[in-house]
Amino acid sequence: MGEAPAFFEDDHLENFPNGTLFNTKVFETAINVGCNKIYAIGATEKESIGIRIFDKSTNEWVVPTVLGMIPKSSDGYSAILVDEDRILVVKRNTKSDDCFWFLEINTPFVKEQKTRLGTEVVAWSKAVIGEAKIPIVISGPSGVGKGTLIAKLMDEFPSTFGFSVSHTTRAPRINEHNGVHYHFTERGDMENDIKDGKFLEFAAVHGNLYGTSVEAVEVVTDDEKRCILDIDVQGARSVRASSLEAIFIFICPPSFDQLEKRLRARGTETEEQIQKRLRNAKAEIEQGNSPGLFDHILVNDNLETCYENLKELLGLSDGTKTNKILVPELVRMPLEHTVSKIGHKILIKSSATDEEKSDINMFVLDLSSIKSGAPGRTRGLNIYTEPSLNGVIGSKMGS
Ligand SMILES: Nc1ncnc2c1ncn2[C@@H]1O[C@H](COP(=O)(O)OP(=O)(O)OP(=O)(O)O)[C@@H](O)[C@H]1O
Ligand SMILES: Nc1nc2c(ncn2[C@@H]2O[C@H](COP(=O)(O)O)[C@@H](O)[C@H]2O)c(=O)[nH]1
Repeated sequence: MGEAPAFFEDDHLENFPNGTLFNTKVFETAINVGCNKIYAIGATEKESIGIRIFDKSTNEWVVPTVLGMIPKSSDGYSAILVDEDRILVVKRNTKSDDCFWFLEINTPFVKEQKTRLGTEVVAWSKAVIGEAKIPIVISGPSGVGKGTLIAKLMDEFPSTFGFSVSHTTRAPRINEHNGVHYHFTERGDMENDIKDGKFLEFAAVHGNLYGTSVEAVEVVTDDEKRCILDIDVQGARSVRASSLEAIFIFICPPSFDQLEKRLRARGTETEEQIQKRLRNAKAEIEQGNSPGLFDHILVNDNLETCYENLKELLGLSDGTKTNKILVPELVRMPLEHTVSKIGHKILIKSSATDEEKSDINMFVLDLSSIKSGAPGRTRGLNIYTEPSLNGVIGSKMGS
């Protein structure tokens, strides 16, 4: 026998204390997390959704630091605890491209930010319906040919891949354009943005600051493309530790001499800079070959061979040049609904009156293949209707 879903109504808030900040008319839904916390969700603050946390151990309301793009307010919200790390928030009367949001309360990213900021932290992550395209992190010492390989990939598969444009404090080279190769920036500005949590990772590399902003990855994934990050080994390590799921590839030179020749032949650095990059290359090659960090190591000896190997491991060798784009069907979540959870499935059932009912009164969200994108996006959510479940909850399915 399957477990019968217990639909909850938003008026379960009545059980919670009515502090000055807490008002059941303002905060529409609240979720108990563990023994000590209640997350109240739904106050409209500057046209976006507000959050308060009630700490049962101190009997106090806490205003958390809220990271990520905050969802715009809607006609109402319902919410359900998905696991100990996140709450799914459903915006009422909103289309499916904007109505499902995860409030991350205890993900590794949020935990890290709590430690860093010393405050309660939550992070919003928009749930994106459809296939999750896992980003690719490419690392390797300066001059090994990362940029050359990425350029070939982007040339051959322009609709499949998008480049994550990093920020850097180094000066542009001839032929480098702001916003295309890098966002060239002042150190002070970049440091402020890092403090504000705008960067997925950053590192001091060869005497300059480099970093991948959350937005740089979002821009690519929102364009339905697979994101490629060209970052150093320290950056790869940070991404590994972040909530961004990715494939990590290390590009190795055939020899140190070859690496030096390539760097010199490129002619973009001064002798002093070349020496610095070569010194750093030794440590990078060592770390790149150490177990656990990279999923694949490719030696870039002959460029064409290395490129073919790269395509092979990305599953692109069969000659397929088009990228399947899943276009999510836009459906509107009913204004009145209840939410419940069975395993990886979230059931959203319309509780509208007979006259208001549309053709579909039951939606199923399948969370089994969700993948964290950049902080700010959770991909791989599937939505469908499932008539067989109607019997279980005893509702009528529209014809
Ligand atoms: N397999 C190869 N054989 C010979 N030369 C190569 C090969 N791959 C790349 N190169 C050349 O080596 C030089 C460095 O390549 P590239 O700029 O792509 O390196 P990179 O790893 O992106 O460096 P950086 O990290 O400094 O940006 C370029 O002039 C490029 O044309
Ligand atoms: N950690 C990061 N490293 C980055 C980023 N963007 C580039 N890089 C790495 O810096 C070096 C030098 O690059 P160059 O363009 O000055 O030659 C190279 O190893 C890149 O991979 C980033 O956003 N984060």
